[in-house]
Amino acid sequence: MIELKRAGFSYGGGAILADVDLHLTKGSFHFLTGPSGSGKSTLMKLCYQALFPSAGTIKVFGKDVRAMTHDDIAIIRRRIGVVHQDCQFLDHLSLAENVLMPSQVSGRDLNDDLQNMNQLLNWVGLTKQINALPPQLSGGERQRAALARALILSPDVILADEPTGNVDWEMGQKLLSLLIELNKMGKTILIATHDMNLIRVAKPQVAARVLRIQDKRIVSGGADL
Ligand SMILES: Nc1ncnc2c1ncn2[C@@H]1O[C@H](COP(=O)(O)OP(=O)(O)OP(=O)(O)O)[C@@H](O)[C@H]1O
Repeated sequence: MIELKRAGFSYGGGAILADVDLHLTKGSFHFLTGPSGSGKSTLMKLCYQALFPSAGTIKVFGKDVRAMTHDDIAIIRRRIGVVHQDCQFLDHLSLAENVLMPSQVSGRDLNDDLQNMNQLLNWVGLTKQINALPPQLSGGERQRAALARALILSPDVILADEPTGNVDWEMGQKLLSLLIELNKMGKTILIATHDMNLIRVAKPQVAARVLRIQDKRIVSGGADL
């Protein structure tokens, strides 16, 4: 689904990532770890074309990102659901409107996605908060809402950047269960996290590979993981 070969990236100064090889095959489940500032979010952004590689190649659904037109990128973004580290809601819009935003941006008929939105909010346990504004939601509710929004277009791949970063252990477990359930439905999942306990809990439940960014490159997780 997403393949990086010897990919490198720099924001203009020194390299943040170099010679990164990563292959997210269909239905796979990966955790991405590494110290703060090691480049996890940057790597995620390369996977959904918010950034483009400075070196090497990245193919998404078989197409080289450098050969993509704006239309190609728009189509690809519909197939990749992103749970951003800071959720990125529009605070003046209701939860329902925020969850429907990807649908609106991609020019779909909102009526087609209303039922989907209701089902997703039910699935993440936020039906009662449907008319709430994002600042009225708790940290855990916001993270679950961000997951619902990432799923509104029924993507094939879900990229979640610290999806349990601002929630307590119990809510982290709930979010993890939702992501495992999605993987069992065939979705390809990549989760960036600092939380080694989350990975330890996930490992018996799902065939997850643990990757770590170290010295700008991807290496496999530690032997204890
Ligand atoms: N827009 C930007 N412009 C310049 N440098 C940036 C930009 N975004 C990130 N960086 C730098 O790139 C490096 C990697 O950042 P990134 O956010 O990818 O790390 P991370 O592993 O996700 O960190 P964290 O775990 O703290 O979220 C950091 O040194 C950061 O300061």
